[in-house]
Amino acid sequence: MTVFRALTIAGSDSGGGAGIQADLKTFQELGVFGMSAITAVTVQNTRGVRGVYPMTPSAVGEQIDAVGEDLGVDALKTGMLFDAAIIRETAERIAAFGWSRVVVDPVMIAKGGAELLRADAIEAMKRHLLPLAYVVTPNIPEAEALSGMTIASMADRREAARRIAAYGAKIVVIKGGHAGEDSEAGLGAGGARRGEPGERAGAGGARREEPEAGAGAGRASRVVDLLYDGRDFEELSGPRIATRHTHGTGCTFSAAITAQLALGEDVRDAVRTARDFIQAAIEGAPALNLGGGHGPTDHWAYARLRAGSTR
Ligand SMILES: Nc1ncnc2c1ncn2[C@@H]1O[C@H](COP(=O)(O)OP(=O)(O)O)[C@@H](O)[C@H]1O
Ligand SMILES: Cc1ncc(COP(=O)(O)O)c(N)n1
Repeated sequence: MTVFRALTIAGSDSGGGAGIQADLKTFQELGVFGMSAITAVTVQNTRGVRGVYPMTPSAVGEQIDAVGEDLGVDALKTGMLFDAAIIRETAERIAAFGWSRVVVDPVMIAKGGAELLRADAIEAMKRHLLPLAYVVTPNIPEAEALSGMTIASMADRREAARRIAAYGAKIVVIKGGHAGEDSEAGLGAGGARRGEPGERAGAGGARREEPEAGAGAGRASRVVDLLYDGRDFEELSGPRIATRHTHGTGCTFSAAITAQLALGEDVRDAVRTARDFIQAAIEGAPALNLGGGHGPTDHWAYARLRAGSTR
């Protein structure tokens, strides 16, 4: 039996919806053996982050070594790295092991506003980590920070993707969860649209936003992730789910890409599968309804959908 192995280098979320916990759940659901190097312990629930206890850089490096020297790594992702020293340590290890299926989720600010990456560490991320990234998956605020520009349209997003690719990341995916309905004016202007698994995933009964009336109709109801491979752009979209339960969506999405890369899937297919996975997980989130704040997504939903079962 061949077992494919994925490593996450990220922070712990005691609430279980984001960070290491979301990553390991996603790896497990996609049939990959999950391993972790913890960069920080956060005291966190659906209401927010109450505390951050970073590990020392060498403790992070030693965890990576322990896994790499013994179990082996088919693909890895990074999440919350907290500071420049942890970024440098992580980048050194990735380079030393020669790992190439590397997904960088440049986690910066939690949805509740807590700082998960020190502002002065962004330069280190650009300099040390992005050159090692096969895939980098910023949300719009993270893409703005990495590219040094404001993103108000899909044309801006394409320019930001070009700038981020210039740091050495091979595939840039700028996620659209944060895209304002009035911004992103050029949305839909470029790239092919792909399959819409969310339509199939709709059985879970999550309410979707109604499209705005008029010329913008349809835009407000969709979420679009933009993929750039250094040459071409591709838009991957699905129905935008109207729910506040989106805690850990970025972690889950990048973990799903990592799992698929560990399984040997082509990178574009890996990103498409990850969109299917996160779409199902968000559609299932309202029914989970955990906690009093921004609840976690449903990591079981994708497998349930594939098995053809409702809850
Ligand atoms: N309301 C939503 N409905 C459907 N998909 C969403 C929604 N919000 C986010 N997503 C998807 O979840 C993933 C994470 O997106 P985003 O929220 O932008 O990142 P982050 O969690 O890092 O802030 C992307 O694939 C995005 O398309
Ligand atoms: C430990 C940890 N890592 C990452 C996130 C970001 O979560 P999201 O995916 O919702 O942006 C988080 N809230 N906590």
